[in-house]
Amino acid sequence: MAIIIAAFPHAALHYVVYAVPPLFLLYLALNYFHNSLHIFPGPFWAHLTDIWRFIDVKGRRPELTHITLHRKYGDIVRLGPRTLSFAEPKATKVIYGLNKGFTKSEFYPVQMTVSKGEPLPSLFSTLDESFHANLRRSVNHAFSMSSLVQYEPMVDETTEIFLDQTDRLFADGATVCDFARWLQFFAFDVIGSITYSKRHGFIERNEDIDGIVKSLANIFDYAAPVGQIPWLDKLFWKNPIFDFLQKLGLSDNSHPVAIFAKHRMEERMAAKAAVTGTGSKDDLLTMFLKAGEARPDFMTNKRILTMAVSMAFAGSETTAISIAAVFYYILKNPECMRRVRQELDDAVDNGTIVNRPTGLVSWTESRQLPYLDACIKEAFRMHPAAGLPLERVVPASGVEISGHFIRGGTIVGCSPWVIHRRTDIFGPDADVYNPDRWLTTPSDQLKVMDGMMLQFGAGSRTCIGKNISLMEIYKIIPSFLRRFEVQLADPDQEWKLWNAWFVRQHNFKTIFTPREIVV
Ligand code: HEM
Repeated sequence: MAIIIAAFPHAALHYVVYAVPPLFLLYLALNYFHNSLHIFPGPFWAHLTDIWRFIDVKGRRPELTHITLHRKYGDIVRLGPRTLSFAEPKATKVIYGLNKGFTKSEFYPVQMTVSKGEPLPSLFSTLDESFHANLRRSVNHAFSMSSLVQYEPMVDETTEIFLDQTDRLFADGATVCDFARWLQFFAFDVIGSITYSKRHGFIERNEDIDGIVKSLANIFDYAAPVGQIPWLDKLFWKNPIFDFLQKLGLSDNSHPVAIFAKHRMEERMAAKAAVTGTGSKDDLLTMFLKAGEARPDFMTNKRILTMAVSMAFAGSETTAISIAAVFYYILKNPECMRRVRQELDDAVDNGTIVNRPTGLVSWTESRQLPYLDACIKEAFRMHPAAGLPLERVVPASGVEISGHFIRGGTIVGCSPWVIHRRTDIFGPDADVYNPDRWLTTPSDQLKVMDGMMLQFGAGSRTCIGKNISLMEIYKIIPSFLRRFEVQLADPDQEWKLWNAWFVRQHNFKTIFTPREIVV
């Protein structure tokens, strides 16, 4: 201290130098007692600074930390000076309940893309609830069950191409496939297909076209830790200087998905203007354009484009992760694999599934396979794609949650990983993959279990693409198993998880052998 003071002889600076330590202590004390959250247990440093959770998330396995902390401290854990994590079932009903006044936290806009220096709020990332309600109302029809029927042929087409390419590239009983990555290519191409009636081409070329998968992964790698201290985003990505340079056209950090979307939209507009008849396709972009025609004041072209881009952001990795989880768990549990296969073979024999030469199983057919259904649900439970608490901000008036009055402005949330491992809800073996729990649990308790599944979120911000992704999942898994024998390249291998908001899998290596389909 003496050296610093000697270096700055000016009297005012003396005061500054002496003032810094007490001010810093005061800042820590204010953090500690913020909104009276000091009464809740949690790691010591989490009471003082968000740096604790930043470091935890940067370690890429925060979901394990959260499970461990809740087992140690109970239903409420303090994760930061302003942040509480809840594990109590009733808390989920309050936090995500409709019309309770909660809004998403600043974690979400960190994932917002920027175009020409302007952030583009999407259905997923916006904090403005009335904007959200308006947008959701405008596009809801595009995700309804009746619209889904028109997307199924596109999913079928991409699934068939995926199966044929798997056959060509990998299915010789020896070639090792990076299955998690291969499924990412599938999920990205399905989204491209149902959004624009045009695949990106990942499957055909077996490569990350334009680095789309990598650049999306980079965004989530960045957003997960930075979202714990969201103001950092204003320094690193949404920096006003970068924004200004973008506005001047001196820099352009448009995401390749946004560039792809822009081209598709321009093609569509041109086709429409030329009245060629190719302007109208049964895809999501058509539905968004129709929403634009119905409400031109609100659904501007920019919003339509943002909506199309957000399909890839929210719907590709999440779906690929969920499909990979189902395959991994049934491969790790050979008895489950045997039963799924048996159920499939029986269903073909008794006509529940049409015996197509492609091996394709329709969504309607696969929903009649209870054991497959249990395996998929159990994979969702063990490995929900979202690996962090789904953060919300308590409305200004404050709210009672889990028997405590929580003041306005506090960030609260439940992690699907924590809730899905509750032994009082899912049984004493909640840490184990056991599809039978979905088949043998009494119906009352089954209802409770279903109500506590958070893989698609909950409340007004629940996943709008849920049915699209279920259609993909319930189609690709049985179809793939009809076409191929699947083995782990090394049966003792464990996958490696990487939680970057969505919990990606690495080191999931498989070998495929073709199965004969006798029609
Ligand atoms: C298995 C696959 C999927 C999983 C696990 C999943 C999971 C989720 C979760 C957990 C949320 C809520 C996030 C939160 O509250 O913080 C969400 C929201 C959302 N999802 Fe999905 N999702 C999947 C597939 C899709 C697909 C295929 C699409 C688009 C076609 C999509 C589009 C969206 C959108 C736009 C939102 C924001 C909804 C809103 O705030 O109104 N998702 N998803």
